[in-house]
Amino acid sequence: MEKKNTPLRFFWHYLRAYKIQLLVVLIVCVISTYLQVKAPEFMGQAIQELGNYVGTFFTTGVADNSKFMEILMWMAIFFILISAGMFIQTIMFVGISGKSTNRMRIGLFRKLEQLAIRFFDSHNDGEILIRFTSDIDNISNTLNQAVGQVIGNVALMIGVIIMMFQQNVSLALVTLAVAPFAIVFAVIIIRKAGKYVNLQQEELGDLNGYIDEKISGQKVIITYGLEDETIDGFVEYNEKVKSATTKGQIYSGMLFPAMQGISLLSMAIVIFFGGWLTLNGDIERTAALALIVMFVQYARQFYQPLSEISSQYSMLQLAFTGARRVAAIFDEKDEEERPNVKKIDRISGDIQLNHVDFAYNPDKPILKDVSIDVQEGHMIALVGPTGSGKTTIMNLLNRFYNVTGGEILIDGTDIRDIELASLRSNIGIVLQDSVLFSGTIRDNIVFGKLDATDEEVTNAAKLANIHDFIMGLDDGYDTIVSDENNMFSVGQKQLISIARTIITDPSLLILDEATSNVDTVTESKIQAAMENVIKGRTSFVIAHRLKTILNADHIVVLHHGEVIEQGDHESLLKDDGFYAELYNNQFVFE
Ligand SMILES: Nc1ncnc2c1ncn2[C@@H]1O[C@H](COP(=O)(O)OP(=O)(O)OP(=O)(O)O)[C@@H](O)[C@H]1O
Repeated sequence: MEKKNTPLRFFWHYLRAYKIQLLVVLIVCVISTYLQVKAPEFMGQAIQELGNYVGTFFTTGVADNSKFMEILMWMAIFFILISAGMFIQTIMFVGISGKSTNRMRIGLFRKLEQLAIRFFDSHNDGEILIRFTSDIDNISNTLNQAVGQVIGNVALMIGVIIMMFQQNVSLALVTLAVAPFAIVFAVIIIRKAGKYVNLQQEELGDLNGYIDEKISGQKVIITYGLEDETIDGFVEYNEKVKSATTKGQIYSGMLFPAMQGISLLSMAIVIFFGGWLTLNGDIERTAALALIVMFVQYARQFYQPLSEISSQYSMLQLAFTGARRVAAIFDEKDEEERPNVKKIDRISGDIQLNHVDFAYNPDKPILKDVSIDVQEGHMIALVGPTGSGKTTIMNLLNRFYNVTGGEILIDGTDIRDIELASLRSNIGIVLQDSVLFSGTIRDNIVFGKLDATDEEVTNAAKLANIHDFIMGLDDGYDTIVSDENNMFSVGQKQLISIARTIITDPSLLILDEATSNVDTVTESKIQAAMENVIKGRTSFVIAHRLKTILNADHIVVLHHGEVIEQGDHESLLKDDGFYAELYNNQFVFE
């Protein structure tokens, strides 16, 4: 994957597709700059011709103003052409910006789909979302407005410098005398502002994360009466955003007035020096006046772009920050594949975990020397207290994470040597919190097998014990599932996701605490659905309620990431160890 870590490389990656349009913009920009820097010369000439005309008229009573009128006409044509050039540049940049930010969004989303689960586990949703919204919006606004103007302004400044030195070297030097101060001042302020713009986007990401977390936990907040505390937390995050934004804006805001002041100062110096030249008789009076008018115009043309660039800088800074943040996601590691991985069609389901070690973070080992031997078609139950590593084993089987020591073999092959897509197509997962996606119920069931027939869909739903419920709905399988239409219970969602798993006909099943959080009727339905889906497949079941796994072929008891006991239910009870204690305690409470 190409590295796009610097904002400039990132921009070029997307803009290089529009080389021709950019070339047109550049040509238009050069022409329009030439016209702009030529205009003051006309103004000088107009003053001179007007002077000649008035002088002749007062001495002879008649004079020819056609030369003056001709210059005015040329000035009008120049101004029309300059406006047309600006219009063309704007239109071109709007097109380039729209297309490139569209590609950025698609690219970013595609990248997200390739990222390892570790990325999602270590970034909150709000932080990721803000890349799609605020960061890309900032890039888009800058491409739309600022880039064209900055290019035009830089070209204008270069053109003005050339023209000034052509016209009069001393006046050119006088006009530029304060430029170094202006530039040093601008650089200092821009650096300060940049620091706060970066901070502002980070704080905004945190704020988004906070809002996202609180919205999804709204029921808990209401239940515990934590509305005021939640608002206080929001105000705190919001305050941080406000503080960074205000500081950034104060620094950015200082630039424009400072540049305007410097521009006016430079004009005053030009007028003073021009006047001095006239008084000292070096230049004829009308010519001197024309020169002063011309250089006042140049001073304006030189310093105004500087203040415009400065005033656009906060926008540019936001875009650079946005580019850096979006590029950082592109630089994240994709899911890793070893070279020469094996594509597998269907696994039989023999699984061995050999001395598996694992740590999410290098300094905190989670699984220690875990060895489990699973025969094809067997049901394995993972039990143990919370945090003992049950879900982690599931994460490793599906290769959401890779083992840090030891190996996991499926049909004798290390799973890191199996192509990820083919490995996962053999694995079905039912999670405790079943996720339904927007679309119809049918869409949700065929999620893992898009070409499934209606018959396959209904068969899967029947095996999952949810067919009758679906048929009882007005729109049956076409019932719309959406965020706004949150009409399904936890159990129903789970049954739909069991149907989704059944339809993919996986060789290996992972069921994570699938029977908690539901009433006893639904639980028995889920239990029956599970038995249907487990039948004939190798399956790992993680359950806190031990009665759901009594007939497991093999029970593995985990404690602090280590296997402390394993065997079937009867033998574990006989051993009278940790499992027996767990089992007896649970039945006291149920
Ligand atoms: N993404 C992660 N990053 C860092 N640590 C993690 C991550 N996921 C889990 N852990 C840690 O790994 C340990 C094992 O967690 P795991 O979820 O596997 O336990 P579990 O037995 O499934 O627990 P539970 O029954 O509560 O679901 C815990 O200490 C947990 O804090």
